[in-house]
Amino acid sequence: MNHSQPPARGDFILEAHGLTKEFLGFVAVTQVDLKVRRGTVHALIGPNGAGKSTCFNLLTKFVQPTRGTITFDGEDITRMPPAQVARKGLVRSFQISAVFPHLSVLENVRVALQQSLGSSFQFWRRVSSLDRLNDRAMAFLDEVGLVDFASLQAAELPYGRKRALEIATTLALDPKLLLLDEPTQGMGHEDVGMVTTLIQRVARSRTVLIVEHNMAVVSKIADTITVLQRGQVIAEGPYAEASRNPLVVEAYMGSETESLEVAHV
Ligand SMILES: Nc1ncnc2c1ncn2[C@@H]1O[C@H](COP(=O)(O)OP(=O)(O)OP(=O)(O)O)[C@@H](O)[C@H]1O
Repeated sequence: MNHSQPPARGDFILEAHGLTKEFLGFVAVTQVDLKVRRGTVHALIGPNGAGKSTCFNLLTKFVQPTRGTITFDGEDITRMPPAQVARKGLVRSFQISAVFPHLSVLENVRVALQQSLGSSFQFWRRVSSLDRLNDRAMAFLDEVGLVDFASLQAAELPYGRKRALEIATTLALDPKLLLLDEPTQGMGHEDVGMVTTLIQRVARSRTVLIVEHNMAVVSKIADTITVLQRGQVIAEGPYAEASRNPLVVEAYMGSETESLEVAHV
C-alpha cells in the first residue's frame, strides 16, 4: 500500500449518513451521522450499551448496516468487505496486524511492512533492501517508544508495551485512517499514561477514530467527540463543549459521572 500522495477529496475522510443497525428487531444504532475530519482525533464515547462497538464495527465493515451509507476518502464503502476497506487505508488496530508472540518486536513490524508492500516485496529481497526494511521497522518502533525492546520476543513485552507494538504494526500498514478500539482497556494508571502519550504522538501526522471509555484519556487526545446514547448521537463537538451538554451529563449520571467531572479539571 502506498498512501503517500492521497488525492485531496474534501475535509472529511470518513462520513456516515443515517447509519442504522437492527439485530433481530432490536435497534442497536439509529440514524447515526458522523464525519471524521482529516488530521484530527475523533472519539466515539457513550455509556455502556450506547452502541459504540456496533458503530465501530459498522464503520470498519465488520458488521453490515441495516440502513445508511458510509463513504471513505470519497468512495462509497457501504457494501465493501472489511479486508478491501483495510487495503484502502481504513485500518483498525488488531484487524490485520496480529502480533506474533514468538517473533521479536522488530520482526513483528517487519512482517506488517512486508504485508503492506505485498507483491512489491520481491524487490526488497536483496540484503541492502532488507536493511532498509529493518530501518523502516525501527522508525515505527521509535515512534511508539519500543526501540529498546526491538530484539525482545513479543510475548515477553509488558501489557502496555504489547499495545504499543500492536499500534506500530498497524502504522506499518500505512493507514489513512487509524481506528482504535478501547486502546487503554484493562490497563493500570502508568500504562494508560504511556499509551495516551503514544496516541498523541502518532496522531500528529495521522487521522484517528477512537472508541474509549476513559474520559481523562478522551479529554487529552480528542479534537472532536461524538456522544452516543441508546444508539443515537446526543451530542457532537469539541470535548470541553460536548461533555458539558446537559444531555451528555444526564447520560453519564451514575457510575461514570465522576470520571466525566475528573476529565473537566
Ligand atoms: N450481535 C448482537 N445481537 C444483538 N444485540 C446486540 C448485538 N451487538 C450489540 N447488541 C446490543 O446493542 C446495544 C449496543 O451495544 P454495543 O456493544 O454497541 O454498545 P457499547 O456502547 O459498545 O457498549 P459497551 O460500552 O458496554 O461496550 C446493546 O444493547 C447490545 O446488547
